[in-house]
Amino acid sequence: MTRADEPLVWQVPAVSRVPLAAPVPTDAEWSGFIRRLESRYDVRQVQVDNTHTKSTRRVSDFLDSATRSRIAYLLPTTPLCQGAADADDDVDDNSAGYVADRAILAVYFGPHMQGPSGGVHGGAVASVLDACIGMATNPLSQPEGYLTAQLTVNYRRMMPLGSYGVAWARVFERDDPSRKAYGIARLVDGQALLASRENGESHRLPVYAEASALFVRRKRAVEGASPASLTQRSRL
Ligand SMILES: CCCCCCCCCCCC(=O)SCCNC(=O)CCNC(=O)[C@H](O)C(C)(C)COP(=O)(O)OP(=O)(O)OC[C@H]1O[C@@H](n2cnc3c(N)ncnc32)[C@H](O)[C@@H]1OP(=O)(O)O
Repeated sequence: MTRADEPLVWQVPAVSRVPLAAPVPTDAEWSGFIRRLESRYDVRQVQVDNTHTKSTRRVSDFLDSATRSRIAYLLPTTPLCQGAADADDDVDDNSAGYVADRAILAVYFGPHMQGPSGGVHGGAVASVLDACIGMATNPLSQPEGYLTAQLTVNYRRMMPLGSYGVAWARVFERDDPSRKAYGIARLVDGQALLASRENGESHRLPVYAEASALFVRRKRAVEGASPASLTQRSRL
C-alpha cells in the first residue's frame, strides 16, 4: 500500500470530558427571558412553526435542534418597512407586525454548541448570525427567496457556554434588479443587554461577534413570484 492509499486517521488526543455547567434553561426560565426582552424593548416574539404563513415562521430545524428549542425569533413591534424593504412594495407593508428588514434572534448557547473549552463553537455563532440576517432579508411573505452567498464573521470575544445571546440584524441595501441584499448582524450577551436596560446604563455593550453577508435572491423565486401571487401569499 502506498502512502497515498493509506486510510486517513485522525489522531485525537485523549481528553477527559468534564460535564459542562451549561444546563438548558427550563421552559419557565426561557420564557421569562423572552418576556423580559419583550417588556424592556419594543419587540414581540413571532411564533415559530413549520408553515410559512404571514404570522408564523420557521427559524431552522438545525438551530432548533442544537439549541433544544431555546431560540426565539423577535421583531420590532412597530413596522419598520421603510427604505430598503420598500423593494417589496407589492406586499402589504403596513399590516400588523410585518417587518422585512430587521430581525432579532434570542438564543441560549447550551452544552450542545460547545467549541473551545468553556466556549461556544464558532460555527454555532456563525449559524445564528446567518439565520438572523436571513430572517431580516427574507420578508415573512416571501420565505427563503434569498440565500446566503457570502458570510463574513468577526469573532471579537469568546462567547461563554451557557450564555443567553441576542443577535440582531438589519438589511442595509437591497439591489432588486440584480437580486442582491446586504445585511449585518451583531451578537451580544442577552443578560447584559437586559441588565443595562433595567439599570438605565448607556454604555456600549461588548459585541461577541458580528457578521456581514451578501444574500442573493434565487432566480426561481423571482420567476415564480409575480406581484399578484406575492400579494396573495402575503394575505394567507
Ligand atoms: C437558516 C435560517 C432559515 C430562516 C428562514 C429564512 C431565511 C433563509 C436564509 C437561509 C440562509 C442559508 O443558510 S442559505 C444556505 C447556504 N447558501 C446556499 O446554499 C447558496 C448556494 N448558492 C446558490 O444557490 C447560488 O450560487 C445563488 C442562489 C447564491 C446565486 O446563484 P444565481 O441565482 O445563479 O446567481 P447569479 O445569477 O449568478 O448572480 C446574481 C448576482 O449575484 C452575484 N453573486 C452570486 N453568487 C455570488 C457569490 N457567492 N458571491 C458574490 N456574488 C455573487 C453575481 O455576481 C450576480 O451579480 P451581478 O452580476 O448581478 O452584479
